[in-house]
Amino acid sequence: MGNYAIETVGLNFNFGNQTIVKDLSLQVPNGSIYGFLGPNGAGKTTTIKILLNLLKSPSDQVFIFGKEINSNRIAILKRIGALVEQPAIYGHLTGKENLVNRCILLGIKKAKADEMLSLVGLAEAANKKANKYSLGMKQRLGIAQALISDPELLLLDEPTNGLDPNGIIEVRNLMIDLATKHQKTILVSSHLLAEIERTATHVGIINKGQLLFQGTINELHLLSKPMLEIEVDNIESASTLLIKQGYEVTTKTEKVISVLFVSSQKSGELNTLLIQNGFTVSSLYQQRKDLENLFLDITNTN
Ligand SMILES: Nc1ncnc2c1ncn2[C@@H]1O[C@H](COP(=O)(O)OP(=O)(O)OP(=O)(O)O)[C@@H](O)[C@H]1O
Repeated sequence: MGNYAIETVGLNFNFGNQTIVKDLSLQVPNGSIYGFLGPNGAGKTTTIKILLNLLKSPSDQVFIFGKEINSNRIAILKRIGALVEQPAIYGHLTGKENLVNRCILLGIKKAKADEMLSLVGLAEAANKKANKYSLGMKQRLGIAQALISDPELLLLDEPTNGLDPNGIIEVRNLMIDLATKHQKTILVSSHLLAEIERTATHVGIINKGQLLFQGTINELHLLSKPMLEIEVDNIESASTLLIKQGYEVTTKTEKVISVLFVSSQKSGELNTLLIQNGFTVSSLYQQRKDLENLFLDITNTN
């Protein structure tokens, strides 16, 4: 378990007689940005609360930093920062005052407040009242609060929810900085694959409390089979010719025929075949199913 900041082993969790998390085995590598993806109601927040021991897991199913959570609660929680739902910010205090309060509460030296404001890019807004902050700034202040005790692991539940495009970019860049320059491990939940795709190194996809995919972003990409898209005149007869020659035509629109991509050489041969038979090929390109569609496939078919 040494390589994982978080490991759950067949985790199960019920609210009453409703199963919310089922046989969930997460493996979050140290130093990764782990995108925890799933549609609304999939069980992401519940899982994050379990990882924070806010909801109690059965023993020997949740390990953080290699240690069982229920029997090492305090020692583990000292090393985790979290932002779950709304950040707890006092609007009538400045950003800096909010952080200084947190320092006093945790017995950390107050200088840490300035350090964290710079880290999340709020140094210039340090003395502005938090209720004058944009949503993105509030979210970054929330992340600064979570970071103040210098945790190794950050759990962020939908941190870009409700943010405008600028706010999303701010939070996204901050996560990348924290992982690459400050060696934090980050688990970030989202229901939007496009959001996760831009930051995460690893992905876990859940639906109805069950893990449907877990791996690196590249492994997720590999799941989507590459296609060869051919723009050609006279689609119907071109398609008939290709099928006759043994090509697997998967879809056909008014302008484009899609066949499974095999190799560059095969694509060249296909091009020659069409041209020799009098067709005009205006374009030939390799395309992967985009991840958004793949995500929908994965979550719909299960
Ligand atoms: N305290 C609770 N008591 C009973 N059921 C709950 C409770 N909290 C959550 N649930 C149920 O657990 C399921 C998973 O909810 P959860 O909030 O973990 O999902 P989520 O993936 O975070 O979704 P969202 O993005 O909508 O927050 C939902 O069906 C929800 O209604």
